[in-house]
Amino acid sequence: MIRFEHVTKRYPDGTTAVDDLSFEVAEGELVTLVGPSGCGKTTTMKMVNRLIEPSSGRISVGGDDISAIDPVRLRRRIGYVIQQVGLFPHKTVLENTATVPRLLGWQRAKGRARAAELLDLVGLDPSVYGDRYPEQLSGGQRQRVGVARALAADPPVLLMDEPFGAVDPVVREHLQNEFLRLQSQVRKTVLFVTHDIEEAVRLGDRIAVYGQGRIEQFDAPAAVLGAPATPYVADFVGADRGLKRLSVTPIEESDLEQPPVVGLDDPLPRELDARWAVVLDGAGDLHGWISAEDARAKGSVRAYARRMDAWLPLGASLKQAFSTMLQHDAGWIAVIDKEETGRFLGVLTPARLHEALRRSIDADAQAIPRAEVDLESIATVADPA
Ligand SMILES: Nc1ncnc2c1ncn2[C@@H]1O[C@H](COP(=O)(O)OP(=O)(O)OP(=O)(O)O)[C@@H](O)[C@H]1O
Repeated sequence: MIRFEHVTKRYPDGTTAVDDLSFEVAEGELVTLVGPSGCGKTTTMKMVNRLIEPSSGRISVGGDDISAIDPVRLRRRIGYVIQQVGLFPHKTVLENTATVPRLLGWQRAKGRARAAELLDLVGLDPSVYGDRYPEQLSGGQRQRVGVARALAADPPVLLMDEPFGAVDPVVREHLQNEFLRLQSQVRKTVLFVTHDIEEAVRLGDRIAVYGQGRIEQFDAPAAVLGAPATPYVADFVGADRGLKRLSVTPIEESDLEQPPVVGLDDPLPRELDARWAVVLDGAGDLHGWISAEDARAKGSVRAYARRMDAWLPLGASLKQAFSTMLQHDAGWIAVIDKEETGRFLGVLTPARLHEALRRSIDADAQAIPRAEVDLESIATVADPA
């Protein structure tokens, strides 16, 4: 979908910002470009919408060589979100969001309807925020408007340059989660620049780790963490990459333990051969839990069942599991099949969490995922100089 072939950018002062870069972002894929300041990430991105022209090489979008497309027309096909969102201060949130549809000549009513839909999608109620001006929003809300605006004309391609860089870490994680949910619905082809390896790992289907003007490794997040291609990449992802793996390793059904289970409408069992039991309703859905002490009382399970706060759906990351345990001060968390149905599958304990992490590290030690990589499309690390 976005293809770089031997692209080099040399600035007039002789700086080579990007050096013979070749890679591809598949349709619907989110690729993060990550690397230290000055390594050429922004230059790479700005060449895609022709804010910067390459010195040599070819870039195509959707199969079309972009050097043959008028830059203004090209940019209307490509959503662009930057750190300083650049909202028009004198226009309302709704007008800001409808900017590109208006430029594309959409009817005013259609543009505004689309803008309202998009604001809703990024979690801003248009009836509350639509008529506000940018200065009446928080930093995180402004970033959301930026994302909504970039999506308003439904471009197939989205360029995002440190879009969540200017907000605090808590809001940032929230925006990342929202963006992932949004992306699973809209499936744009996304190039996402960040200098934060955690963000790159959380968001990217694949990650391009930049050295000076070159890609050192282009791989799935688990592979970058588990099998760094060079000492540079190992250094960049950091010594705590075991911890970072938590965020890319999903909870699997085989990780779960089966604790004692009681039915919501059963009488209390009196004896439990564990310190607690999970309470399920008639449909097998998670209701809550009782302690061994509760179980010894007389009466029904329903009268003693406590609410279960610490739960996650299957496929959530081990990091979410760990953080849910900490947040609820829980020694275990319940895992259900999907948020909508709530069928109980088992519980994850710290010991099982540790085993799951080991499993994922061992799999990578055998370098399994890296075999999947399309070597054709990658600028390799080897530098003969
Ligand atoms: N107009 C310019 N003229 C000369 N050199 C430039 C110009 N713009 C960028 N550079 C240089 O090109 C290199 C790559 O810059 P670029 O902005 O692409 O890096 P980056 O990885 O996005 O960095 P950051 O994370 O700090 O934004 C840097 O050495 C930078 O100083």
